[in-house]
Amino acid sequence: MADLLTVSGLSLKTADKLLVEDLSFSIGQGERFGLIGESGSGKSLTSFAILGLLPASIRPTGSITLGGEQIVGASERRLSSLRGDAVACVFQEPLTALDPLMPLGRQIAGPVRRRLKREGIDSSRAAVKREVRVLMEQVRLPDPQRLFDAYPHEVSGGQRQRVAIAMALACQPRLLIADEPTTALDVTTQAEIVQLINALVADLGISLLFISHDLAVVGQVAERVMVMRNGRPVEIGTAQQVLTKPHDDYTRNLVAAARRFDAALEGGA
Ligand SMILES: Nc1ncnc2c1ncn2[C@@H]1O[C@H](COP(=O)(O)OP(=O)(O)OP(=O)(O)O)[C@@H](O)[C@H]1O
Repeated sequence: MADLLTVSGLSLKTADKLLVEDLSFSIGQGERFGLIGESGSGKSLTSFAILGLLPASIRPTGSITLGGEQIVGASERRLSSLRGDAVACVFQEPLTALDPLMPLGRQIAGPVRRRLKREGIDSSRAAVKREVRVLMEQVRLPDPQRLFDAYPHEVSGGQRQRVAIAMALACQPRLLIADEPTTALDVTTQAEIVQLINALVADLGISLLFISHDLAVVGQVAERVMVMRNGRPVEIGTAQQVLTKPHDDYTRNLVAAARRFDAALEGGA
């Protein structure tokens, strides 16, 4: 499997603090990769670095290549273009990605129109609307006719996340980054969104970087995983190996805590 993303010796620093240290991993074409770690371990900063969206106060060193193109040190113009066609992101809280005052269909239409224009394809209103309807069906939004004109507050949290996924897919990215995409959702909706992301990534043949503190969720999605702690890599391997036979003490503790949590839930049910 050829690598789409290669992160090599990545460190992220502020003027006085090392936040992420010497991170290396790669994601193959069509591969689903999981980044696991407790709150504050550096998962989101790593995804911001890949998206070229780090705050100015944080300086990256090392290398991140996406489809062979270097991201560390790239111009804002180039980064913005990569975000338009190579990589897209879905975040924990879909409301942050959505404009509360704009109907959902028009929000998905924005990135669709940009892609059609970029590719020199018919970007008339009718063509854009057709593509939006296809995306709404792809992310299995019910009743697309009604939802096209609905505002974010008029639909459920799961439906909002489906809209955010549709917007991310609208630019036909080669890499989808999903940063805690299910954390704000109830358990049933979580399972539906995980299933949807798995199906879309497989159908479209794109690569996935799935970020979560929830081992059970990562286990349902990722083929390979990396565990982070305090900004450093702890363990990397197949999901099966890391989540069932971890080598590192820290991962072992994480897995044991997740099992105790599951057992407590089952006992309390
Ligand atoms: N703009 C910033 N300036 C300085 N430090 C920051 C900044 N953003 C994040 N940090 C610090 O960097 C570390 C890693 O943060 P990050 O958000 O990547 O963690 P995370 O693993 O994604 O956690 P969570 O799951 O809670 O989002 C934390 O200690 C955080 O306080």
